[in-house]
Amino acid sequence: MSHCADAPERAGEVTGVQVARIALIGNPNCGKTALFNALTGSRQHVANYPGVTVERKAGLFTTPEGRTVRVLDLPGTYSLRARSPDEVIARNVVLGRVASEALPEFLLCVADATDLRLSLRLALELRALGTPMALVLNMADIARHRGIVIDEQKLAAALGMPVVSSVAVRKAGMKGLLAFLDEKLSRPLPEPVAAADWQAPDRHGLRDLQREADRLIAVCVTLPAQTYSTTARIDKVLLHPVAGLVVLFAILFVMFQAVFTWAQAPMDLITDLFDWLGVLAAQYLPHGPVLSFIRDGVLNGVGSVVVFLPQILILFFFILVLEDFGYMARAAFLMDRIMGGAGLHGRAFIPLLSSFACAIPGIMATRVIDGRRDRLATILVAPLMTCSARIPVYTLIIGAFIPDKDVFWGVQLQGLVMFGLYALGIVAALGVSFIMKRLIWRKAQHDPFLLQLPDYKLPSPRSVGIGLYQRGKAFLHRAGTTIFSMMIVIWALCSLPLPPKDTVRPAIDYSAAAWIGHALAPVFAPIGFNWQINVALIPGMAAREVAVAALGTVYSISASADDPGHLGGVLAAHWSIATALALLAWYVFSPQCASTLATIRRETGGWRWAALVFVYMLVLAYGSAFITYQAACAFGLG
Ligand SMILES: Nc1nc2c(ncn2[C@@H]2O[C@H](COP(=O)(O)OP(=O)(O)OP(=O)(O)O)[C@@H](O)[C@H]2O)c(=O)[nH]1
Ligand SMILES: [Mg+2]
Repeated sequence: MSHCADAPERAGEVTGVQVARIALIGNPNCGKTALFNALTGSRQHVANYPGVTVERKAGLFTTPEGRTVRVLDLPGTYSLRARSPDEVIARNVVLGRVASEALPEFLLCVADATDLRLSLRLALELRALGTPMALVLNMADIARHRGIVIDEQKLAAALGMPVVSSVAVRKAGMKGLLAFLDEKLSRPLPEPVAAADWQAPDRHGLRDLQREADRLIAVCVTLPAQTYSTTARIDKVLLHPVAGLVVLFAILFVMFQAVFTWAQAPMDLITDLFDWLGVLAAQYLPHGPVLSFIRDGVLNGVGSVVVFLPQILILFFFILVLEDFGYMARAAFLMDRIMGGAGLHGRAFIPLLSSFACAIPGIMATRVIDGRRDRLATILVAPLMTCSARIPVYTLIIGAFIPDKDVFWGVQLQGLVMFGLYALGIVAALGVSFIMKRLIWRKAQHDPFLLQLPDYKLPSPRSVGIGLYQRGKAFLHRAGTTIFSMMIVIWALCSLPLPPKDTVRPAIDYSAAAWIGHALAPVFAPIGFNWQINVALIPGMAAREVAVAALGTVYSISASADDPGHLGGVLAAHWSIATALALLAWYVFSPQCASTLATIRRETGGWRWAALVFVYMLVLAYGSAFITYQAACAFGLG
């Protein structure tokens, strides 16, 4: 089987080859994306909780017998009676209601073999559409392990469609499915006809379908005598109202300690690498603007961001393992009461959790929330979650200003401060949503929070590996594109116009950057920012971590002979603690990410909510930096 990820969006673009169009549809968390990845070789995000995929993804693959297939991965849904925006996407695709997407010729209805009730009901709903389809019993490995026996032939006869089993997370588990597809595609599929008069089943219709599904299960499935209870045993502890919360906070705490302690050695290695490249550049390039551009602009700017790669990978290692284990849905359950008190829906937890990576996937993940108000409330606070772009800013300042010492029992102060900054973001999100709810949606009612808790699974090293690879790639990609191009601008602003020949002052004092930084001084002086920080804030609008790169370049160009070599050391020598703390407070809240605002605009259908987010975050950022700076000065830290 050969494959191709990120395939062209439309089948017609594969010229001269007959392409079959199939779609994967099924309940949330049954392994559709894992199957999609196995077929196409893509690396889409897979995790053990419902609602991971919220948009359709297309991929191409070639079957063992050489047929080209275009496959769609769809968001999970329990029924075609779609409620939330992600379910609407899945429904519209199979009904042929998406303008840019041809109707699939064949549907693979993916089911979790360990829990067929709702899957079979969906299969019965889909069958009524008339599109040729098959039922895939995925997670066959777990079903076998638990002693669940499904009579596939009987089920196929009763359903009137082929039934195949698969283990999507193992290549070998895909053989049967691929052979089936080859056999199916050996004859041309009839051109599908959209069910124009399709009507969503009402509650009674669904109940009848459920009754039929339950009947099929009674006839075709043999369940083991005693129920499998590892999940229940673990949940006794992890879902306990007190013990569960203690475990949750302990996990988060260990995570942030690890971010600092484990990352040190690889970070030193990356710093050494960039230093070495700088020395190399100085050896081979003549002194002048080219060397300054390479060393001060590119190596110092980009290098000061790339060095945070190990910390980002460590943080996501924890998150990905917990996700794949099945813990995150439990965390959502534990947090539901706290979040409900603040006016957030329980379903907001996973989108907010995704926002720790980046607010953009987080905001997109709110598509799993069906009420528009609940969804908007989550979108409004998602940018307050500490995204990975803040990590470079936080760790740079913490590393430079917070002493590296143990507070008690091996708990390290720097990790504690980092934990505090994350907690501050969360508390702020709860507070903002609490206030918004009082101001904007006074009468809003919550639907009850229903989330199917998945069974625990051993995390798959492949899924975790894919997740880490994607995160690392995205981070380095930004360093190589956004940050790199911003660095060219910053370097030019810091180097031009050229200083007069006989000056004794640093060249940067004559530059456009200094002029801009000084012009902004009246605005930012009350919060303790110097002109160098003011300069860094502007390109930081593109992406937060650019600010770190910009500081790297500004201070590298203005470096005097007695400055310590690394950015952290330079900052410690030039800033007061009050300034450093104010900048941390600023970054917890600042709306400095143009792409997040653009995503909010897209997902809410207008600039209104994006503007609200920008304004409230700016007010919070300025206000908290002001209070922090003034308070720190009052304590003599200015
Ligand atoms: N043991 C086992 N685990 C599987 C199998 N298929 C998927 N998984 C795991 O099941 C979980 C859910 O997989 P996903 O592919 O994200 O499920 P999905 O159907 O795309 O979920 P949504 O996008 O939320 O609808 C992940 O933890 C996978 O690693 C399988 O055949 N066997
Ligand atoms: Mg998925």
